[in-house]
Amino acid sequence: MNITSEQVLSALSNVEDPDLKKDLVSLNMIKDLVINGREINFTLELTTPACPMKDMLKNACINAVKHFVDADANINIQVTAKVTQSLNQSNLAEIKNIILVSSGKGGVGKSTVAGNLAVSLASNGAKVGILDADIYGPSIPMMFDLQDEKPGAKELENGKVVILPPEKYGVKVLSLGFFADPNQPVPWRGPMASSAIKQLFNDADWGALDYLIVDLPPGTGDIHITITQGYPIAGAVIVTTPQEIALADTRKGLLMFQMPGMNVPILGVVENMSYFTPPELPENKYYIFGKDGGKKLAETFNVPFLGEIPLMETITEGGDKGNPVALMPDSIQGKAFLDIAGKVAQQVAIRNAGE
Ligand SMILES: Nc1ncnc2c1ncn2[C@@H]1O[C@H](COP(=O)(O)OP(=O)(O)OP(=O)(O)O)[C@@H](O)[C@H]1O
Repeated sequence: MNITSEQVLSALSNVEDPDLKKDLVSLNMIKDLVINGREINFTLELTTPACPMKDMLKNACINAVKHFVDADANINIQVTAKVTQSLNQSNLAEIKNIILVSSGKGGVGKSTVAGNLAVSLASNGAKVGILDADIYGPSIPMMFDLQDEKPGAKELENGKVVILPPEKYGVKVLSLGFFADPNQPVPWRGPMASSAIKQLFNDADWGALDYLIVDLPPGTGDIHITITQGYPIAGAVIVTTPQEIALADTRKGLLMFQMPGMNVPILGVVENMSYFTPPELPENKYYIFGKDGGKKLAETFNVPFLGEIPLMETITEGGDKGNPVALMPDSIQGKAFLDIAGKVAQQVAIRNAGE
């Protein structure tokens, strides 16, 4: 008996995406179904290339077809992704999702998380940009080994001149740091900083991006207002360290995003420097700053906890030398960032499906 498309699709309609709470057929994730005798080929189109459930969903499809259609079928599934889009406005129509990385306090590792998040998403195949909006200490150029970079510009056919973001590790990078002398402090006044940031958003040739990661300055200030009120934000990732003093400021940051005028969805909390782990004894974890502070905070605010990042010398070195640890996916530290990137992409997809 010939296997039909209807049979295969009916079998696959038993597989549910646990995040989106609908079956893969209704979600239109099954594409290009071709059947040759007992060979079944199709594409599974996910909502993000960083989907942490990629393998689980692929296996569930195979099991469903074998169970409901033919136990001996030869099933080939190609997994691709089409990143879904949060609400958008026309001048940034090519940017699907703007993700803010924020912290209540300085020095907790916000830029480290932003940079590694960008690299992790890009290494999964997503189109990614990073905009360093930290007026107090733009550290993204150093993290990407682009300190000496001076972005070029080009004139479009309509006469508009656009900034060309340099690309490194698959990520398009722009920073206020590119436009200031690194040896001179820049006393940005509120309006000046806001207009500089708007230029980096509006007058840059970002091209088509799945995710634009924005590294915000610490705290709550003008830049936060400029960005959250001027652009459609998919959500914010909140970075904290486990100490009570950092958590107290993180609470304020969270509350700011939840204020009615802002109303930025919280994608979740990342706890950085959660524990010290010596590279030679990676199974030993020393919770020197206290344990589970970030997790408890996420519970209190009823937002996702996205994961812990250990305190490791290699992370400091990676930042200083322009070699983000996310480039080493098999290391403990690289894996920590890749897992978090998967969870962030997952939260964005869930929110986009709910809009
Ligand atoms: N998990 C970690 N392990 C070791 N070092 C880390 C870790 N996270 C961050 N660092 C280091 O701590 C320093 C501060 O990190 P980072 O610049 O990311 O913080 P920040 O919150 O963005 O700071 P700022 O408020 O100045 O923008 C950097 O030298 C960075 O390499």
